[in-house]
Amino acid sequence: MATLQAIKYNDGQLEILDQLLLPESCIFIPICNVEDAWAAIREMKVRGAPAIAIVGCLSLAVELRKLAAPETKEELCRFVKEKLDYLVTSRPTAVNTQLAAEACVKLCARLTDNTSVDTTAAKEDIIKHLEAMLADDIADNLAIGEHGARDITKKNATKDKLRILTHCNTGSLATAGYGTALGVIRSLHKANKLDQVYCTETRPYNQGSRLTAFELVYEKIPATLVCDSMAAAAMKQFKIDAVIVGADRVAANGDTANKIGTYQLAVLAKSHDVLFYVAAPFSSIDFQIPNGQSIPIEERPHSEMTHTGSTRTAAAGINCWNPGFDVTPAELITGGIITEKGVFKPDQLAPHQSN
Ligand SMILES: CSC[C@H]1O[C@H](OP(=O)(O)O)[C@H](O)[C@@H]1O
Repeated sequence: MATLQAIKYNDGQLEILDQLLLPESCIFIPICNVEDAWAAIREMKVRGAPAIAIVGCLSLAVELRKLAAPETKEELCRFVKEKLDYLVTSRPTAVNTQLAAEACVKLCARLTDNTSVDTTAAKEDIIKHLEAMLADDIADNLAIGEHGARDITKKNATKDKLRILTHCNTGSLATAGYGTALGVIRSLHKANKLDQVYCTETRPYNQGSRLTAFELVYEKIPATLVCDSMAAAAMKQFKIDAVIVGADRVAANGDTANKIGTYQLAVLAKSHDVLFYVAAPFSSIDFQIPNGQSIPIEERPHSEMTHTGSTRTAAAGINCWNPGFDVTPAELITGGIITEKGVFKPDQLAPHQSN
């Protein structure tokens, strides 16, 4: 069965599935430029670290396709860098957009230095580079799924089928297709090694109840929705074999920023002797920061906590704290960090980074 598609890109036309309307309505909206992308990402019409980077880069490709080639490559590269710097501000915790922007700026520098490439050819090369994000993510996700399923199966060799708990949404609605943590779950299901997925609601945006549950029901993967507050009881009651979550930014030492509530799941997993995995493309690892203390944590609007849609559900006037993410220390990531390059201990990432 085909997985759901959050991003549609055909010949310079970009559309995204408006995730604020799920699960009731499946409505695609056009993204015509970088400003549209910034707003859609900020409002979380599209979310998920890889999907954010892909939509941001594709929105720039859409603009460049319509842009008359500037007089010089310097002007072109200034335009590209300004747009990428703006995109990075839409959601500061996820590193994928920042790293994609840095790679594109490096390409611009190479093209500028290459005297045999004129401005028009340089613009075409940059568009191709930005559009490649989609295919790269799809390939990475499939490898993450396979590596993760193999490792979890090996570490639970006595079990016929496995019970997995996951948090937030890390599937087709957070990536270009197969998913990261949910991709591992898809691979376990395909290998007939999955007994049940327990997905947490993931307050306050409810990525779990609105998005992950939607994907799992759509693909008929056996799943049970639990409230965030039920996680400890679920680990005890259902004898969960592993917790698998995604990542928005992994620091060089393996500390991982992910959706708020991840840290407490890692603490609970430790106390219940349950393996805890992070699944993410290697591009989510930020070797420029030494540990999790340096990861910027995005604060989200209080209305996401006090309202459900337009209906107020919390007392007017109450103060709120609404961090979008928390940081799980590397020592609690006991299963390992699952990437397209393999599964690594959190403190074993550096030797595998690309040159
Ligand atoms: C495929 S990783 C997705 C990652 O992004 C989510 O955050 P948000 O829904 O706010 O974009 C969550 O942290 C997931 O693990």
